[in-house]
Amino acid sequence: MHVDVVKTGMLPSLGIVKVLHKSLREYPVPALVVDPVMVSTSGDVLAGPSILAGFRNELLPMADLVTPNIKEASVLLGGVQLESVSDMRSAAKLIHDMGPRNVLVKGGHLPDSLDAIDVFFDGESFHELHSSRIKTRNTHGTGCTLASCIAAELAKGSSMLSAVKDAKHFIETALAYSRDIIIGKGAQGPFDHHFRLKNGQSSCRLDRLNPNDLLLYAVTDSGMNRKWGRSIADAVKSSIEGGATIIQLREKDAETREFLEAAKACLEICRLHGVPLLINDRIDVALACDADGVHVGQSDMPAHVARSLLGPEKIIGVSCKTPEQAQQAWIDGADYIGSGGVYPTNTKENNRTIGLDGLRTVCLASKLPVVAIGGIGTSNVRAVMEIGVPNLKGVAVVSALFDRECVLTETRKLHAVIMEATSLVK
Ligand SMILES: Cc1ncc(COP(=O)(O)OP(=O)(O)O)c(N)n1
Ligand SMILES: Cc1ncsc1CCOP(=O)(O)O
Ligand SMILES: [Mg+2]
Repeated sequence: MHVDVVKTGMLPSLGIVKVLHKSLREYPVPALVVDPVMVSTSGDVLAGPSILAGFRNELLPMADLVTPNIKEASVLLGGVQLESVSDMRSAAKLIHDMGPRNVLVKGGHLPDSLDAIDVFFDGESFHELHSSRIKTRNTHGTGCTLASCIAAELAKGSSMLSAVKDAKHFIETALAYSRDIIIGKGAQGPFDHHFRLKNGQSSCRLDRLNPNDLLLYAVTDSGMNRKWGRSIADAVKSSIEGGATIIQLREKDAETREFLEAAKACLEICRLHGVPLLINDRIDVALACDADGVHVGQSDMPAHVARSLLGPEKIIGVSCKTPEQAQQAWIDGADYIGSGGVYPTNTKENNRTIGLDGLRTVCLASKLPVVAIGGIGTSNVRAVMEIGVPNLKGVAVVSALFDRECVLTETRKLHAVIMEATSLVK
């Protein structure tokens, strides 16, 4: 049988670590995920010094990914205390020096953190992965499930970062779904791994789009990128490296063939980074390149028609300026709403500005997550993120990223301001 991925769980003796090491040398696999199960939730160290040495010397150098939680990272590093995201970054780097290709330090136990923050390090770049912290007793087995889910996504062909992001989203959604289930009498209960099978359409919605991906939504404009002498793919790559969390190709004046080729190139980059890629207006192009979804406006193809063409797995965003449009978008099977122009913009002609009040009204009427758009940049993004409605998940930006000389620098700057603003909101 051909094995695509091996994932390890608790390894209770040095003998077993050695057998595993020998077998993996004899029968190499395309990917090895090591979940270094060493510390129980109650804090007991489950692995003695000899097993620890086995992990460090034999397994970690072979691993494509190791997934310690904070306590396990601390044990691997000889007992150093990890109390902040910055400590987690340093730990990820030190563990990476032990040999694994990628490290995911899980911050679920991080004190004083409102989000569940994990730090991913691939030897070159760090990624902070945020998800909401779900208040529930049913957290038993989350680490094991996360590593298993990553392994499964890798076996399906995902890149490492993309697999990690998908797995984290699966855990967040499963925990939210299982929040109030009561099974057993322990302090912790298990969560429901099968929620996807039970919850019909609404879980599909949660599944297609991770609302946190709307945080910094980069929308391209070929005119702007041409003006600055770069390809669409180069612009997309730089924006992702700067922190963009989702991309939309909005190529109003591109020939269909040219658009399709650019979309394919961008999709490759996006998949590598685990960032969704949507196509503006053109359902045909989205289908032809197998993009992650589309964004449509009130005068484009209706969202319910787009849904029937694209099927249940693709993301659909709809532009809405009014509560009625927001309600219709939900009925039509959309996944998120783009609402604006919040401020005046030169990027879209004759676009009515709705202001912060209009944005708030749409958010309050929407069952879907919302991304704000229109005239947004570093000088006003804080005011947008601070309007105080929980379903406003981020900002979509064209000129502040792409009508600039250096997309990477501008995206980094905007990302930093958004992160600061969202931490203040919480
Ligand atoms: C995220 C996001 N929100 C709104 C829009 C605007 O879409 P639409 O109203 O269809 O206008 P065009 O972009 O097609 O000119 C968007 N593109 N993205
Ligand atoms: C496409 C779109 N829809 C509403 S405003 C807008 C343009 C946003 O561009 P910019 O970020 O340059 O103002
Ligand atoms: Mg449109």
